[in-house]
Amino acid sequence: MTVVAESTSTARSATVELTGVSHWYGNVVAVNDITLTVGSGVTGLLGPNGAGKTTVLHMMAGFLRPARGAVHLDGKPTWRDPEVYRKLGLVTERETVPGFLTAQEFVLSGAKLHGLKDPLAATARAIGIVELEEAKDRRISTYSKGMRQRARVAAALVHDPSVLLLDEPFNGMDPRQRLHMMDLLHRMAGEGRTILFSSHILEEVERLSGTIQVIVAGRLAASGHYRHIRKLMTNRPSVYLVRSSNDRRLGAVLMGLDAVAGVELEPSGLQVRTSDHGAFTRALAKLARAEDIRLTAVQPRDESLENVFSYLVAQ
Ligand SMILES: Nc1ncnc2c1ncn2[C@@H]1O[C@H](COP(=O)(O)OP(=O)(O)OP(=O)(O)O)[C@@H](O)[C@H]1O
Repeated sequence: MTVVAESTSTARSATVELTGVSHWYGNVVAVNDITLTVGSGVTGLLGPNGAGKTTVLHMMAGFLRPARGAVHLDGKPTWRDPEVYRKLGLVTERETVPGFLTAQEFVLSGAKLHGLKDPLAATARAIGIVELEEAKDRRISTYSKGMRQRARVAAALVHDPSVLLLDEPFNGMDPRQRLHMMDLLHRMAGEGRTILFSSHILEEVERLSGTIQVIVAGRLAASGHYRHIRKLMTNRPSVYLVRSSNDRRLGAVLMGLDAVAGVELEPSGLQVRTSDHGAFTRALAKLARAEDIRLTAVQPRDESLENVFSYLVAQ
């Protein structure tokens, strides 16, 4: 079946473009003046909960009209354009799969809704891509989380779209299911499709995509290759709690390091502020050895994702 899938695929690369896009719900500004372009390959849309990722994806899919600005797919506005719907598939965040249907029935109903010429062949192709052939005649209620998610991807792919948008596709998956889904997204990108998926977990995005768009509080906070984003995040000022066999002595020598912006001696240990976390952690171990001080704990104090993201926004 996979062979059929490959030979009949007509997907080509497509570009989705947001220009000065804003959206609000009542008084809540969900998306604030975002301009970005997503092309073929896998792109990660990264941001903490409530950042506006879902709103962006829904505007891209043409389900939501931007209050300001414009969303274009290959130069055409996406809002309420059936032509656009034919080129684009969306896998929503909420799992709305009817458990009483089989994957075959579920995907076939999508093929019929799209008015495809040969819905059965399109269904076989989509089920082949997500590798659900063996389970396709079983009710979806008997599937694992990962299988249900793949059935949803198959339904979003049934019309062979050039663009696939996925909202938090890895949520609730175990590591094996994640790997399977990552492999699937890579394969689809390899066919030239434009794949955009949202996530609030940096590692997820890092493993899957070269390009990352970071959204924080409705704004585009950073954009580019994941190495660039990672560097921005790791080079940010951060605070560590350090415990050792001689905190007072260690504090005094740490003050002499260029990478250290401040040291405070607290009952729980040393609180060290650093402007370069890589240089600091490397120097710390060396210094402790040289001074014959035993390190018992080195803990980042501000590693929450929200802190990392807020730092990016302030840049
Ligand atoms: N229908 C709605 N009515 C009112 N406010 C909304 C609505 N949908 C989203 N919001 C608000 O808009 C902001 C952005 O929400 P959105 O769902 O786009 O973010 P998100 O990054 O996808 O977050 P999550 O991962 O938690 O879904 C949030 O503050 C959210 O509370």
